[in-house]
Amino acid sequence: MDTSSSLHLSWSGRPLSGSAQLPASKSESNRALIIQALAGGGQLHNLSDANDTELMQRLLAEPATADTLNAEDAGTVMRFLTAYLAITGRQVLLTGTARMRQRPIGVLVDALRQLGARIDYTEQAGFPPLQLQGRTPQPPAEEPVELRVRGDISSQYISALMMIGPQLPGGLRLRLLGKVGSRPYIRMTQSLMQHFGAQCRDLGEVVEVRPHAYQPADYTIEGDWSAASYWYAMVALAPAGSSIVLPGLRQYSWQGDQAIVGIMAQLGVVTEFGAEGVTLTQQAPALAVEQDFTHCPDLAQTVAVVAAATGVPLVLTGLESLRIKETDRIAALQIELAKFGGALLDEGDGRFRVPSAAFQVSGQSIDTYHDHRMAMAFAPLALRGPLTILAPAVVRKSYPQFWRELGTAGFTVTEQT
Ligand SMILES: O=C(O)C1=C[C@@H](OP(=O)(O)O)[C@@H](O)[C@H](O)C1
Ligand SMILES: C=C(OP(=O)(O)O)C(=O)O
Repeated sequence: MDTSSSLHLSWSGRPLSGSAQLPASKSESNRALIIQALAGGGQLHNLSDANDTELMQRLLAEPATADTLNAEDAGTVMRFLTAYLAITGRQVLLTGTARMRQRPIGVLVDALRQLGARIDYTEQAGFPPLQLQGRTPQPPAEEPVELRVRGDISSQYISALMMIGPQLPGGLRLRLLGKVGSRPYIRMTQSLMQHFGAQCRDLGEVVEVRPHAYQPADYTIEGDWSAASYWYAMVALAPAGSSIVLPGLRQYSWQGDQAIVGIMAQLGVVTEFGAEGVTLTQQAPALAVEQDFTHCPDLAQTVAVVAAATGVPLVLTGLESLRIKETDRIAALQIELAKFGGALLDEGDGRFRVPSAAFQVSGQSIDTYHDHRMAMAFAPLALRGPLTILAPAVVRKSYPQFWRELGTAGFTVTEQT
């Protein structure tokens, strides 16, 4: 699909039913690929077909002589590869899209420099591109190096450092400073590292990694809970009597975005776990909802759109990291919600509010801002009226089959060039 095209979406008015295929988790996939490369083997099953994951695979397979690697718009690829390339002593320029060159990476580079890596900024200090100078970190062997790392910008720096910890002669101790966001992603890193034989403890303010080598292991990636959130939104917005089955999700997940189960229970969706995955059905929503997104930032757009469309007043906190993701997601939400009569109001002190307001879906065009989650969070509104999504190919970052799955579920999906 051409990035310049648009998609017209509409719905017949009957209840939603059947099942939908999810991609595999890109967060699990991209960690497993880095760890597999460091472990020197093991089989990974059900890897994501997301561009972020295919990109990670391609870049890891590049010959050591490659002089430039392009992480495109993939945060995990940029951050995890920076640490991986530093520990493996590669001399290479690591770059990304224009937006990636605005997403900060100074916290990670400072930490790697303290370990002895030589990394230079080629444009703006603190941001990609990075020139890695091929000097392997060589901290003293006797004891773990202790690094102080801010946790309030991105947890991806912490995950990146954790994953190279077993390769350091004395291991690594990370002292996390400030408010630590996206904590479940740190725990996911720990769980995957342990699965591959590493010794790693998350003690809250401190994360310890022992210098104990990874062992090759097999791992089957779970379905992606962030991607599941869009199907939750569809069930919340669909006509009465709707349901959907999502195979490939586990009841005991390593993904923090499983928080969507509890959040959507308040916005009218019941989750039932079975052997094959989950079944989503409808129930009456709560009168008002308050939700902290500090640890599940990728769910904020989905939930804001559902609240606006269903008229359930929503208070959102913990949105700090949204401004430095694929786009400024707060600004993008404000502009797009306004097209329907909705709003995301900044109340100060980190509180935002989606008020209950008249909300009408009647042929609006949604700008997607190079952000897959803008496209997927607004698409479910097509259940309430016709809608056009601009530059729909953005979904390839995490859920390339999203539009095909909407078609299978019964949406009329018409490409316009
Ligand atoms: O580690 C990961 O796989 C991710 C961590 C989160 O980022 P932050 O830690 O920057 O919030 C999340 O938003 C991103 O989609 C994936
Ligand atoms: C923020 C995201 O990804 P990343 O930071 O890995 O680019 C996302 O997928 O919503």
